[in-house]
Amino acid sequence: MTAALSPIDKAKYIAARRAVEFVEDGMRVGLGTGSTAAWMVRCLGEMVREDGIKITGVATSARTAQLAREVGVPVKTLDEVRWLDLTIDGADEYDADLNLIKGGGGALLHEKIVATASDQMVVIADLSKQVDTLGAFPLPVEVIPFGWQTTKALIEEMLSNVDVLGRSASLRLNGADPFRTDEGNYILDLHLRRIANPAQLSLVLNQIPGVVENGLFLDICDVLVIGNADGTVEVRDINNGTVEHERIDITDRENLFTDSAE
Ligand SMILES: O=C(CO)[C@H](O)[C@H](O)COP(=O)(O)O
Repeated sequence: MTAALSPIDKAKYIAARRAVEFVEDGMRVGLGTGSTAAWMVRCLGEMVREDGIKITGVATSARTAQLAREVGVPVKTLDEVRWLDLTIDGADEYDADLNLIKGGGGALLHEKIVATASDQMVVIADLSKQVDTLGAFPLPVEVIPFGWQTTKALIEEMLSNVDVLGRSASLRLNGADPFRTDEGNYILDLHLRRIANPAQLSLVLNQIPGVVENGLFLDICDVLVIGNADGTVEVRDINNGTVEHERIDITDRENLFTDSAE
């Protein structure tokens, strides 16, 4: 018996299936990190293997690079490619202006560098990530290990001067040890609950010595693709101001959507 995908995984798959329609032959594509982005990488792998399209992927994490190679998507470094046509990535939160919180998977630094080096950023998500005001999801901040407790104290002190509801920071752990990013850095998760002025917060965070980057992605996302478990999808384009509703044909992937006897 092969179990069908959970509703949330179906929604992620639907968003990924729609987002890869933005990819054209010959493109250089930034490959995001996370469970939604993993579906996108698998879909791209099918396009390479079955449709013969030629693309170059630039991965935002070691685990995405490994998956891309496994499914047949050629991977190069950003330094080899320099600039990208498109990046497709997931998000932890998005608001009505398509501003984001990212970094739940710990890849925010490479994700922000890659997205910024792209003509277009397409974000894939489901409705559970939609918020009126950013901040319910703890804001990840990448810091260097040296003096991280001093950096944490400086961040918490700074938070008393900005308009947020919560003011604590916690070191992200991997078991009993600090979680390490692909750059060997630590992540502090800021429990803010509500960020009234994300642009101001992003600026002041990045001025604190020891902070490498924060997970606020502001004015970077161009298109948001929201997948739903019933196969429908919403495509919001912030530059054109358009919102389109579509249905994805998944008849070729029925096995993902219904239990099947084996
Ligand atoms: O920012 C990220 C990784 O650093 C991810 O895009 C974000 O955490 C969403 O992940 P998922 O698709 O698994 O919900």
